[in-house]
Amino acid sequence: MLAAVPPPVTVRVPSKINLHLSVGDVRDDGYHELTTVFQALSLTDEVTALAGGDSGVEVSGEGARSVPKNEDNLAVRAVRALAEHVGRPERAERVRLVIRKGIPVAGGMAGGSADAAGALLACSILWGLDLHRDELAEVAATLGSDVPFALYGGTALGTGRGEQLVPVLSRHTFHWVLAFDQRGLSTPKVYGELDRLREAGDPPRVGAPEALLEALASGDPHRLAPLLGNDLQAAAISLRPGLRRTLRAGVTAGALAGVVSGSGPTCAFLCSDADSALKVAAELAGAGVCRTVRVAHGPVPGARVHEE
Ligand SMILES: C[C@@](CO)(OP(=O)(O)O)[C@H](O)COP(=O)(O)OP(=O)(O)OC[C@H]1O[C@@H](n2ccc(N)nc2=O)[C@H](O)[C@@H]1O
Ligand SMILES: Nc1ncnc2c1ncn2[C@@H]1O[C@H](COP(=O)(O)OP(=O)(O)O)[C@@H](O)[C@H]1O
Repeated sequence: MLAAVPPPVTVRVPSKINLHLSVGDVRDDGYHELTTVFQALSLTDEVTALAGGDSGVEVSGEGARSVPKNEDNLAVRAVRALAEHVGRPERAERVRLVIRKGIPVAGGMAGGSADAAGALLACSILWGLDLHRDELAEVAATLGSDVPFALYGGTALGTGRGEQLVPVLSRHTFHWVLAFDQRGLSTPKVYGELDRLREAGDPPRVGAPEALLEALASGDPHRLAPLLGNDLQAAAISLRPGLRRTLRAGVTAGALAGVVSGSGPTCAFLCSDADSALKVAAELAGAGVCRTVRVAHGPVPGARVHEE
């Protein structure tokens, strides 16, 4: 008798922004030591895992054309890594992934990492593995520094290369406007540019995150706004000088503050409330400084099953 094919599993996964990103020294393995505060946002991707047919990946939505459709796709690598982790590598050959992207590609919002986290959770359910999230996070960390956070979501302090996470108390919901740029930026290039800037001079550093953590606990966006900071921002601006104008335009439009998200080029603007975010988004969209504008809120949970 043939085994029944399990029904497809769809997982929704959040994007992230870095409210605080302090970049330390380069380690022996080539990664930089980080202290970062991640927040998961309501801008999401969806990953569906289907069994019983041909393997492969289909991608639609935001930036789909520049997402690899082969083994370079981080979600495809995640399927293989999980199959190997449970000692059943052949299982990866019978999974098809369908990815619907809302997160900009190479935008500093960890879209590829989100898809990898989504594929891990979806396959864990599809294969009836019932793995604890912490075990999935171990596999996630082998795929990329930002993948574990996409599994947990919320607000978290990340150390090491960003994969060691501790949840952070964040009261209330914060409202954000996101400005997508015309093209993405390569994460290794942005870290490389920061190394170059630091060799040539002494770009400002954001320091320790304690005050920001207190502001998050207070839930007051006015307290949080002046504390947003990102050591990679100078490097992203050096590679993409137009971001300076985008950051100014968001504040002129009424945002409390703006910051480049991670390695950029997406800029995240903190607003005082949901109405203000809509107004800022409308004005920013008309300012001609970016490709697309979105509103989002956070924190939201990490990867979770999406029932149709
Ligand atoms: C900058 C951040 C901030 O959250 O995210 P993005 O803005 O790209 O989404 C992360 O550090 C990116 O994490 P992720 O995109 O998972 O990076 P990985 O695949 O692990 O590494 C890609 C490359 O980035 C550089 N890298 C990454 C993390 C780190 N702590 N130090 C590094 O130097 C290395 O050159 C590495 O080869
Ligand atoms: N599922 C995926 N979605 C998006 N990009 C992916 C994916 N898999 C691999 N990539 C590659 O990863 C690179 C970084 O993409 P992404 O994770 O969206 O950005 P960032 O690292 O800036 O947050 C892309 O340029 C793309 O080539």
